[in-house]
Amino acid sequence: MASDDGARGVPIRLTLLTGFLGAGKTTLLNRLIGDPALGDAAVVVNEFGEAAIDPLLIEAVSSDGVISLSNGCLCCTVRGELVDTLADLAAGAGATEGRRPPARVLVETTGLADPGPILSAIMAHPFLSHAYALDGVVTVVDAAHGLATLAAHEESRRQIAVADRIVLTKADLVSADAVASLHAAVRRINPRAPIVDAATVTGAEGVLVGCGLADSLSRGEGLSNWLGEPLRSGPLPGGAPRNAPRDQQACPSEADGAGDDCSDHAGHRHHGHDHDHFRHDAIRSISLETDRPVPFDAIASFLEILTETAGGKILRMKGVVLLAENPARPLVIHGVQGFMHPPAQLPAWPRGAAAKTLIVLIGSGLDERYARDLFGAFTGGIAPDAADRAAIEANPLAVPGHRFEA
Ligand SMILES: Nc1nc2c(ncn2[C@@H]2O[C@H](COP(=O)(O)OP(=O)(O)OP(=O)(O)O)[C@@H](O)[C@H]2O)c(=O)[nH]1
Repeated sequence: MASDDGARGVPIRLTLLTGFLGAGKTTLLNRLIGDPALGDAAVVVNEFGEAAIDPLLIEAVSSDGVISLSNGCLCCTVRGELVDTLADLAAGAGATEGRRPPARVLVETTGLADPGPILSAIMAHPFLSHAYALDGVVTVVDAAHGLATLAAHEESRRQIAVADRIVLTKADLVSADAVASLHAAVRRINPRAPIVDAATVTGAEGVLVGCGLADSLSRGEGLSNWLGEPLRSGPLPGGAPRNAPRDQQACPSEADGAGDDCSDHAGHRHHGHDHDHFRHDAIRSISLETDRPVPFDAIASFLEILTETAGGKILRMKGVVLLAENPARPLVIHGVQGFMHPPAQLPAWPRGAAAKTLIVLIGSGLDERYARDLFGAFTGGIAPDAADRAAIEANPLAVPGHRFEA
């Protein structure tokens, strides 16, 4: 069964299913793929090894089958293949010639994938950014190995940081205390995403589908479920608690360079606790808010300068803006790394939502003071010792931490 939506120009919903090696991604997908909510979904599975095993394990096959991208990782070596595959699916061409586009595409990443470059490749693409709407990033976390994995692997922390939903697997294998410790560690990295116990999952809705803003609104959840609660700021240590056993603690900091794109996993010795290209800058969540209406060009300039100067450190950005020109209709912004999804306006403020600008940044090595000063400069909430908008536009050096490249 193919979708009429694609033919009508409705964006295809995209779910990115991620989680560390062996966390239980394929098991979850297999359990849920027969759900009617995934009835018109194409599944793209990426495996690192040459022999693609996972597609063989996914039993129920959708109308487009299970498309396998193997021999590389989506966030680096086979990113182009993913882009081509998504473009083919949206055009009803290529491997799926003659079909209409599916209503939904589910992409299962490798366990080592950094979701950021995958999402930004889609958002930066002139066709895909319109053809697809991100429903959500679903991150599977293994309760049996989660703490140790979090402590040792930056990929795992990034997968959790950008998640819209976290599904905890293998809780049946460990004590309730161990599950609670993992829960707390996950919360420190991502204070917003709902955490679902895989054992309680009975359907795809709210787990693999329905994580996006439109679904949140249609369920009457307002903005808070999409933006996430609690909306607090602060450093979110990327590893296990400080009093965790030594083998569960984060490594000492390495050289700065957060936001580096991943180029190839082959040179990384993940199992040797030596992961050269992922840095250990703390992942933190920063909430920027103001109830002053903000002119569109001010928010556009803020986002432009922020992404130009710190885009590589921003893993994810979501927000709503109280526009000076049209305060009754919130502007929704949504970005990954340096790329912003085309902004959209809601017809009205959802019931129960305060009419105010609220932007959540999730960053790795992101300077909170810099982000706040820049936001204040463009939205009128200027700190006494900070530059205002005119000063920054005249001279970006006026923003603390902003440096022009020679
Ligand atoms: N006990 C238990 N085992 C689970 C659970 N979820 C997954 N597993 C097992 O964990 C193993 C790995 O599961 P997969 O679904 O293949 O994990 P994956 O994340 O797809 O693995 P990769 O694709 O290799 O990264 C399998 O043996 C599963 O049966 C769970 O909730 N409880």
